[in-house]
Amino acid sequence: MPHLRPRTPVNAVLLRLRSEAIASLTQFFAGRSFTQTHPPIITSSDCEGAGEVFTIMPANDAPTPTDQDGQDSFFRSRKYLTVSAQLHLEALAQAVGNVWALSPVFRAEKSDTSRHLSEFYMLEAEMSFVDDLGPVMDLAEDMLRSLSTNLIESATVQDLFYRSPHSGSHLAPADEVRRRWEGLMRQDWPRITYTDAVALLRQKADLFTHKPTWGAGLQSEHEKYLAEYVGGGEKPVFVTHYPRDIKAFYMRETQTAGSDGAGAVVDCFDLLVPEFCEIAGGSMREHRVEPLLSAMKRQGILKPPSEGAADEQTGGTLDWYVDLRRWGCPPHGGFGIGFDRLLSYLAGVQTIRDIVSFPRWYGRCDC
Ligand SMILES: NC(=O)C[C@H](N)C(=O)O
Repeated sequence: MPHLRPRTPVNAVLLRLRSEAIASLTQFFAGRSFTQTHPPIITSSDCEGAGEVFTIMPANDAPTPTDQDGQDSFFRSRKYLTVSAQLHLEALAQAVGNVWALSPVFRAEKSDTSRHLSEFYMLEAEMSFVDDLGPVMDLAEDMLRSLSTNLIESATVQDLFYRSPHSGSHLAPADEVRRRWEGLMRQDWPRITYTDAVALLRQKADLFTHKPTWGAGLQSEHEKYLAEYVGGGEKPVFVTHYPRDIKAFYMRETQTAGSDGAGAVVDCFDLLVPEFCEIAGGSMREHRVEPLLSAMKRQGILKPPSEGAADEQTGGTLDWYVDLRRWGCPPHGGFGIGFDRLLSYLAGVQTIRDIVSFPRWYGRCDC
């Protein structure tokens, strides 16, 4: 009964937590002169690579069998609900410098888990004129430290700690929730490369159902171990420089000798928190035209130019994104953090559906 659920005391606390977190984050970014922006919800590309997309169309526009590309439709080609504001934030960062946004994103993943929603809020920041990943990770770390430090003594968070042991509220125990807040307040979060992480995991291969293998994504059992071992179960851990071939096309390839082959990695990070695993991800973005087009071709986002076509390769539906690089584009990078996932972690709710007033997930969109 999502329409009545907000009236229960625990849900009222969760609504206040959300509101205070937004106020604190707004203050944080304003203090660093980041411009808050409103990226679009309707997008022209499904190529971000972050998950499955929803297509949109007017209710009385039934698709016709002949209109494969949606050319007869409202926007004259197929359009989608955004899966991430990143690409548009990059465009804005090239206009006004550092930017951020807290906006809804939509993913049509058919997962019925405690961690997935079809509609959620994502907080994304993009920094202009940064050459490497360090400052981007520093920003994510400072932001979360500032949020937890600002709010921990607030009446709302104290209320949350007070309610945790009085179960029936389905919250994690208060000392566990308090540990999470204090973990984010700690200084100097460890940073480990993916390659070193896999080497570490391989030494403990017996502990895992999935064998840790270089070139494959980290399973949640691996991430849990890293948060526990590298972060001491308290501090969040940055895992950096994942293999190029399992990451999105826009990530900049790391400049290391011989990085053009199978061992290539990209300048990216995932942020893992104890128990919960991945909570944020970010990267340096490829800011040069040719390497970007090569990555898009490699990942099958661009088809090779057809015979007789003009020589110059364009970026297809993402040509506008490639074009940003043609008109002057400084090195830049940024990150995204699932805002509802972050609040779930800080509130100690059992499932992400409990942190959202009107949750939508595969098979459910009640009111
Ligand atoms: N802004 C970001 O870096 C987030 C990234 N685009 C994602 O969807 O995970």
